[in-house]
Amino acid sequence: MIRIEGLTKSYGATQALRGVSFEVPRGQVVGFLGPNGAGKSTTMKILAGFVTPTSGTARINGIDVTVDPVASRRLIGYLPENNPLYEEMMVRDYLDFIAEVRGIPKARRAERIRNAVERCGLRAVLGKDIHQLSKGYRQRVGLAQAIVHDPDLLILDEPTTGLDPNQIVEIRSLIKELGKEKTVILSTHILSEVQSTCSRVLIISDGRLVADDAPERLGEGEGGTVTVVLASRTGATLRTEEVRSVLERVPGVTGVESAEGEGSGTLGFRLRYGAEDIRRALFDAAVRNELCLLEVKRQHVSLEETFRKLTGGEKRSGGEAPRAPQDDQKPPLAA
Ligand SMILES: Nc1ncnc2c1ncn2[C@@H]1O[C@H](COP(=O)(O)OP(=O)(O)OP(=O)(O)O)[C@@H](O)[C@H]1O
Repeated sequence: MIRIEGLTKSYGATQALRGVSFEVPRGQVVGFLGPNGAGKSTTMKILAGFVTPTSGTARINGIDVTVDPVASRRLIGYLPENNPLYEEMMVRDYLDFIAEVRGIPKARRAERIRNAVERCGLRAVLGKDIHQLSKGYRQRVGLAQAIVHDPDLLILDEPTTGLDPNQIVEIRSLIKELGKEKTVILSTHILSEVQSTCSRVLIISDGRLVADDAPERLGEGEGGTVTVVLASRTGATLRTEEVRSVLERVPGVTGVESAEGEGSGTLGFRLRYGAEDIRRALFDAAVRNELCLLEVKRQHVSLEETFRKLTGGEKRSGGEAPRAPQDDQKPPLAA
């Protein structure tokens, strides 16, 4: 569905993209993750035909977005960052206007709008002006305008930013529903959003792609921690330093620190490990040393830790070039 090859984009002296390549097959819901200024919006704007790349290509269903933007835009529904809408219009009129601009024949317009309204839960606010709507409903309107022409691909730039927790849950479940039928690429800063919504995550940092995997597989092989609670098998009193030294010698353990036990006669430790699973070796060591493992809890490196490692924390604040006035903050079809 999407094929991006060697994409670069410079805004004057600022290099927003430094050679990004990836493919997205039909039907995937892909999360585009990255710190501020990493290049997420730029990639999405290029796909949506709002920004021209400096070099490289972006194809949607084989159509080069710079060669035939009219044809590629037909395949795309785009919800830009900040969801710009025509505030003074009534929801009904706005969707009608978008459907007309999108070239939906008059005979099919009412049915397409009805479909978008139903899917996005907008029936109750059709007669309201957009400026009267809550942020959650505005986001629904943004999604409705993105799907009104029934595109194959949805490009959603930070669709849940600024919403309250209830609205976030609603919009996420709406995106999940839409993802059953459509290919979706969404950008976000929220790691849990990717885990709950996406089957694949792309991490971009400083204009380069630094990870591409299933959310649950990111960080696999990077180790993590095993928390244990131990007791003596013989009833002998456990000495913290002796047990610590047993644990430190378990093959694969890279660090040991004390943790909570479970009351008298028990000791708790948190063991760090690298690539290999230490649980079997841990069990053997416990048996050899007459220790009883009351609890063993393993935790992989979290997506958050992986993200921070791959992106080097937040992009240097103040290091970004000031943005030129954005020409894309108008409603998507007005540019
Ligand atoms: N119109 C523009 N003019 C000049 N520089 C720009 C413009 N748009 C983006 N940039 C710069 O390009 C880089 C990438 O920006 P982009 O908006 O693509 O990042 P992002 O990952 O979407 O960030 P955010 O999460 O903050 O939206 C940043 O350094 C940004 O300041």
